[in-house]
Amino acid sequence: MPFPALDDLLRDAHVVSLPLRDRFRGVDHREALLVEGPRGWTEFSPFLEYDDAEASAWLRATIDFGWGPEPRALRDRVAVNATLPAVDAGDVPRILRRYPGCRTVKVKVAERGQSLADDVARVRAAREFIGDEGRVRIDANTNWSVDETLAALTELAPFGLEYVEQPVPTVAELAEVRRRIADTSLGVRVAADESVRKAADPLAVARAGAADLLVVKAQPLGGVTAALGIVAEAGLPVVVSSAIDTSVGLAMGAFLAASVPVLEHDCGLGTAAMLTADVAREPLLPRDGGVDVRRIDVDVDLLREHAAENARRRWWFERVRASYELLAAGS
Ligand SMILES: O=C(O)CCC(=O)C1=CC=C[C@@H](O)[C@@H]1C(=O)O
Ligand SMILES: [Mg+2]
Repeated sequence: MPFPALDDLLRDAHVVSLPLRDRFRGVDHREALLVEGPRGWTEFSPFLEYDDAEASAWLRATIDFGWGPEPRALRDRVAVNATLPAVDAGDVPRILRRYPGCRTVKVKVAERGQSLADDVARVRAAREFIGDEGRVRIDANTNWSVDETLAALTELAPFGLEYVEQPVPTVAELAEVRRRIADTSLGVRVAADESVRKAADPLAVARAGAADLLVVKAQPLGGVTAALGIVAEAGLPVVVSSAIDTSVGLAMGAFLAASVPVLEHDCGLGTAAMLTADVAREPLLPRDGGVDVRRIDVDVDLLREHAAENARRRWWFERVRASYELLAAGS
């Protein structure tokens, strides 16, 4: 992959701060650095709390999408799921109406400070909205123990779950959850997310037989090319998702979804609907249940309108330098 000079990355880079419509994963706005490479606009937006080593994988993705080879797309449109934050059940229809035509809903559960009753009410409201033919998946973001997972699934499985995403923190606990589910009639599959994207070895969870599916995300896994390598080696069904990116990062995810040989699960690429603003006059919003596979025509006026404060711009530039040095050192 061509490796641009650091100056090429930073010379015309923009940093934006985009408010979210509803608080999600503990944040109410999303910062991202955007830069135009020879292949088009690309994004660098590791979550703020990630260290430089983790962020360097995201920078590899940034460079791959802006400077690297165009992956061979097998499809020009991909189906996406609706993404439901940990909101009150009464708010569910308002939020799901932002995802016209989507037949799958991913429901955030196990939010700190909430109860299983809150999750049951939210999943019930999602199922009522999406209908019996729809698919409902839940994501606990590692917040349950093995016992809490089995207790929660006992209450939630009757609504019909496509899978439970990362209920517990470790690979060993995921394997134990799968074993315990197999001893019951719950019939819920287990998807690994954090055990893939935050692991030193993204394939360890697959090798351990600790998941039925893998969630793969372009930026955290080092880009489309690297993620396709993980998909090829995993030997498991995959779900392509994202990281609350701007439309540019979502487009990176759409190119990944377009290149995955077998795509049987709707993609977590509809989250432009969670943003109150974006960086393109034609953002990658979900329409008719999906998004197009296309490069994003970034509008420089929008970049200026939503520019982050100078102190934040400096913080992101420093983060790029630190991540770049780790990549250049071959780490
Ligand atoms: O998969 C989706 O529906 C959208 C992306 C999404 O849910 C997430 C993005 C980034 C971090 C988390 O908050 C969450 C996830 O864990 O999958
Ligand atoms: Mg997840």
